[in-house]
Amino acid sequence: MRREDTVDTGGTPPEQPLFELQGVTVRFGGLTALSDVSLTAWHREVHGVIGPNGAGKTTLFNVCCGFVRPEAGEIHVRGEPVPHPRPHRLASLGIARTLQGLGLFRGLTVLENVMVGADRFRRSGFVSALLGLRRSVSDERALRAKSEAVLRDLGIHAHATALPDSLPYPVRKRVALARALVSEPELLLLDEPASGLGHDDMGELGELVRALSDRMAVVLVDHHMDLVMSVCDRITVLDFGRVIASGPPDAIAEDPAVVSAYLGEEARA
Ligand SMILES: Nc1ncnc2c1ncn2[C@@H]1O[C@H](COP(=O)(O)OP(=O)(O)OP(=O)(O)O)[C@@H](O)[C@H]1O
Repeated sequence: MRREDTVDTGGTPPEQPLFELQGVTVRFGGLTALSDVSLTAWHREVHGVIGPNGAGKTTLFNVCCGFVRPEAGEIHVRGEPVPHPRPHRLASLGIARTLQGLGLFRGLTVLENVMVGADRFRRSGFVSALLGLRRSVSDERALRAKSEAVLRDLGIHAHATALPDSLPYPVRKRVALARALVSEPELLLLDEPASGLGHDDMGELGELVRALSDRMAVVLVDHHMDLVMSVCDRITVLDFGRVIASGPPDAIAEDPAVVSAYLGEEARA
């Protein structure tokens, strides 16, 4: 949904972005990977981040997830400053992410992998789980039911008892997405969601992301222009660590700085 026709914001006032990076700068030694980069993610919006190789996309994603700590800049979630988001605290901020590497546990079934993502709903502690106390058992049942529902939503419930390595890559990608969605995030961060997918799977992914944006904000970093252009409401374009354009897909496609950055990339290639 585009900003101008936002009506139902699900509780977050429309004046306030769900997630905001302001003036973020990241340096690796002498190399400036991000320079004064800002980005906002609004409820029910798909925001794409694109840019030529080495532009800083992964670094930006890693700042959002708390894997990389910026040297300067601010991060706000629902208007509140979050000076140092930590990867393991994302769920409690209402943020979930999928990574390029998927990060599935090979020794756990699909369902168990997804249940790991639902852990924030667990009310009982480690000791009661160890002793098999009643609260822990009911927690387990609820997490299982929630995880099964997400697998059903994503059309992969038939694989619930399979080990990830036995499944085709596109299904494994869905498992990773299910694990992120089961925490019921308000903001979903997707790193290269289309990588390794064929044309049909990519089309389905696009439809899925659009559908998800009915109930959350999505920030996606991806190389695939077709996907980004067709799915995103707004796009931020990075080049050499700087934002060179930000706006709706139509404007981005015609932006001279963007065209020249990508032409430059072809020339470099
Ligand atoms: N941990 C690191 N240490 C040193 N330099 C790094 C590190 N991570 C990234 N860089 C450098 O920062 C710049 C931005 O890298 P980044 O991976 O964020 O770009 P990208 O847009 O994701 O590139 P690609 O599309 O090729 O994945 C690059 O010059 C890269 O070499």
